[in-house]
Amino acid sequence: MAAAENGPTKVEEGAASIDGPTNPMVTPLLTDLYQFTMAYAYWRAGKHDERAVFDLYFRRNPFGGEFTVFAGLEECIKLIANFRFTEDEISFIQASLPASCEIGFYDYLRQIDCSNVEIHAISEGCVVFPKIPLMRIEGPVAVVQLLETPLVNLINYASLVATNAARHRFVAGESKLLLEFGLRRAQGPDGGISASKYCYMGGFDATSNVAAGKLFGIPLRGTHSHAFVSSFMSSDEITEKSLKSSDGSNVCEDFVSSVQAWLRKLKWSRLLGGIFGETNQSELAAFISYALAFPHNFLALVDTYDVMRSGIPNFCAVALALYDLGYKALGIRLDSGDLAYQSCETRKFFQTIEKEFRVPNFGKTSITASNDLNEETLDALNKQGHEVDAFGIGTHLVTCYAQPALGVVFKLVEINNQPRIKLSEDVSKVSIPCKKRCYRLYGKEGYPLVDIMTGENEPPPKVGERILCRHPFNESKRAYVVPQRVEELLKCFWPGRSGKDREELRPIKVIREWCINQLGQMRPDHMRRLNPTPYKVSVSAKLYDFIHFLWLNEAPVGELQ
Ligand SMILES: Nc1ncnc2c1ncn2[C@@H]1O[C@H](COP(=O)(O)OP(=O)(O)OP(=O)(O)O)[C@@H](O)[C@H]1O
Ligand SMILES: O=P(O)(O)OC[C@H]1O[C@H](OP(=O)(O)OP(=O)(O)O)[C@H](O)[C@@H]1O
Ligand SMILES: O=C(O)c1cccnc1
Ligand SMILES: [Mg+2]
Repeated sequence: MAAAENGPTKVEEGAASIDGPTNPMVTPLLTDLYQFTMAYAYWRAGKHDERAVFDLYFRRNPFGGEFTVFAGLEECIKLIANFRFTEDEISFIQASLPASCEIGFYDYLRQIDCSNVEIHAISEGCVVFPKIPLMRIEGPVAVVQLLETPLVNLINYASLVATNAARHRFVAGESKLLLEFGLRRAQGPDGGISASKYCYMGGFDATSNVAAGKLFGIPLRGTHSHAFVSSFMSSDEITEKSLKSSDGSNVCEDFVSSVQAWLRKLKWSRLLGGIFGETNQSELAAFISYALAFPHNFLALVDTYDVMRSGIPNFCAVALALYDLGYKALGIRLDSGDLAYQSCETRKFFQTIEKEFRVPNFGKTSITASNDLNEETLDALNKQGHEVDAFGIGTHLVTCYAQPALGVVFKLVEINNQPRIKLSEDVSKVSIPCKKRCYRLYGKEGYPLVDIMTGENEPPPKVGERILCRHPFNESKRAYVVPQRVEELLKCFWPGRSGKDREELRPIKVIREWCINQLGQMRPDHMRRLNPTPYKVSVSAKLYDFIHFLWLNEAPVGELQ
């Protein structure tokens, strides 16, 4: 069956009912040319079916932090499950490779799929660390080679932006509502859709992106823009002025007058008198119109003209008129200026109204803030003290302004059961050979202590049994650990022909809850923003010895003359 030519498709065999990737551009052609030239050269050499094992991992946590959220796995499995070339795609590859390439290669491409590929991966939404394979991909070398670029692509941004979201959540605190507002600033439509999906996974509460709401069931939220406010000239524009009470028992025939009456009361009130004089009447008209359209969900963007002298009093007048009819206004949004100061002043204004006019809970009316927010500004607001309940965050969040890529890599670790290593002058770039198993070891206090990689056939670490955990490259760094809990990290998400059970892909809401829960269980010093403690990533003593044996074997001995 053709892969995702017209949006998501289903495979016929092996993976019944796995849809194609969300983005129909994710096809087997979404790869680098060199994957095809290598596939051809493997085929030409008769090597294409040699069994290869690749690890997909990253080398450094992003944003100067010491943790990463793994995301993008479901889209990878959707690609794998539907990985077949169409005739049209094969013709294009044929036209793109040199004419000297033998025709038999295209017959080979015609029949490949991922039924002989096996994928083990860490569960999506897991907190992960450098060097540990996020995915282990095993299969015919030519096929797995073709998968390198799309798999790295699907994991890179997804994990980066999910981590960015988790970091914003960490600074904002659990109690704040976090809204992703980034679609207009995202790197194209796919960037926008992916950002909404993975920011939700990383701990945001909702998105303004309607398509993402439909595709993934993410809660949708939004306010209104300055254009709506400035499009009104005066309340004369409001012709339909009546509003039914919330319980339908009576009708206010002139809601505009009711709002104006409240505005006068506010102006002459003992406690609020002097804060404002004449408010902007076109802004008031906009707020009244919005309230008439959404009496149950009234909120107002209050910074178009002047927050304290116009926006806030106008909002309050409308909210109080709504209150008389049994409605509760949702709140305001601030989108410029000093958000700490303005939110505090606004809160005082709301609380004064609650007291002076005996409106229960008016003091708690929600304050949303937006405008170029990022981790630093959230942190600064916390330090100054603020009264913001919800943050709308766009540009910095979705573009990952602070770090544009995660640096995920895909390295061959074994072929035909022979472990392979990639050496580098830079020790951090030396790959860890062998088909491996990975475990997370938990300590007495319930925190994860260390991740450890072992050879595939080594016995697993056991609860209560001491195990030596070694830094993979630094001889002097090692520690004994007596785990209180052992969790195997790599699970089978695509069994190929192995006959193993396939892990179910979990719904995004479940992944999100699990992710938030795990982030909350990390030892706080790994999570802090300033100088966080690195989480330990280690190898077993046996794997350590083997890495260094292979290293010495492969590295030529220099000769001094
Ligand atoms: N109390 C605060 N402490 C630190 N940073 C803040 C505080 N309040 C707002 N900011 C940030 O300061 C920056 C203000 O940006 P800028 O000067 O461009 O906006 P503005 O002039 O207030 O509004 P605009 O130009 O959009 O009308 C934003 O990034 C905002 O998030
Ligand atoms: O600031 P971000 O984190 O990207 O959040 C989204 C922004 O998008 C909207 O306005 P837009 O930036 O389009 O116009 P404005 O800055 O002139 O209000 C909104 O008012 C936010 O300011
Ligand atoms: O709903 C909002 O307030 C919103 C949506 C997108 C961008 N800025 C604001
Ligand atoms: Mg802006």
